[in-house]
Amino acid sequence: MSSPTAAVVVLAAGSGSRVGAEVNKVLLPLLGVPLLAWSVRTALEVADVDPVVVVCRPGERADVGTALLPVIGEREVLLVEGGATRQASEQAALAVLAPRVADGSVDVVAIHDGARPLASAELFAATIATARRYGGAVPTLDLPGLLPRDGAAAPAPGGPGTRLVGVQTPQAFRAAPLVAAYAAAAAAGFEGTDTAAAFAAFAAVPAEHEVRAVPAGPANLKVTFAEDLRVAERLLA
Ligand SMILES: Nc1ccn([C@@H]2O[C@H](COP(=O)(O)OP(=O)(O)OP(=O)(O)O)[C@@H](O)[C@H]2O)c(=O)n1
Ligand SMILES: C[C@](O)(CO)[C@H](O)COP(=O)(O)O
Repeated sequence: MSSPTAAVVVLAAGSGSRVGAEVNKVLLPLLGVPLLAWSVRTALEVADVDPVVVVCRPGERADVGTALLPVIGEREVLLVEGGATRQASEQAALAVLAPRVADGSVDVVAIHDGARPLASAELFAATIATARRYGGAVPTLDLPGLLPRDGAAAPAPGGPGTRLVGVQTPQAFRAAPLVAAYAAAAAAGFEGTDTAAAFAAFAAVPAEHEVRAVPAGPANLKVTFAEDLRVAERLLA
């Protein structure tokens, strides 16, 4: 039997409302290439990634398929319809991957925001390798300075000197415990902020899976507001 591969899930079934465009932000052009296509193309460059699962809104299947045409090559890219929440969209992708996880052909799953076009191939590879070795991997970015909550005078909990990090994607985990954790999370009606939150809350034997931070940079931004599109274009240029 050939070595197991890593599956990458790229989430694109959100609405992108904060960007304020007429269409889902993942379909907007970045230097002439649809935003979503940048990270799908990068994931397809990573050595043992197969397949890539792109999660789209039910009404956008055709548009997403068209957006991805220029980057699709020999490796398998599956289109899956997502749900009303990020958690539900992740669940839909994991349900499609479950048979390959059960038969051992996929051993790691990395879940990425399609709204992060600048994630590098090195970051995908590092999170996948870390998950395979330790159990899980989350890209983090050091946030220097004091970060008071909106409108508050006092600094963040922990006070001066506390090391705060921002959490990014791709977040990668061993596939079997991830699939099991998401089934348990769905049964409990859990809605998490990110994959690591669901894994931490629902992994059957958390002590067997160490989730490690992988240092990442500010370039791996998430396009959330309209200004982020211009920043991403400057970085890509
Ligand atoms: N039901 C959902 C919600 C979000 N996402 C994806 O999760 C990522 C992060 O979501 P975010 O950008 O925070 O949410 P959006 O719904 O896309 O944007 P907004 O909150 O501004 O409406 C995005 O790539 C988005 O497409 C998804 O696949 N399914
Ligand atoms: C997982 C995540 O990328 C963490 O940064 C998440 O999608 C963040 O979304 P937010 O709700 O816009 O903070």
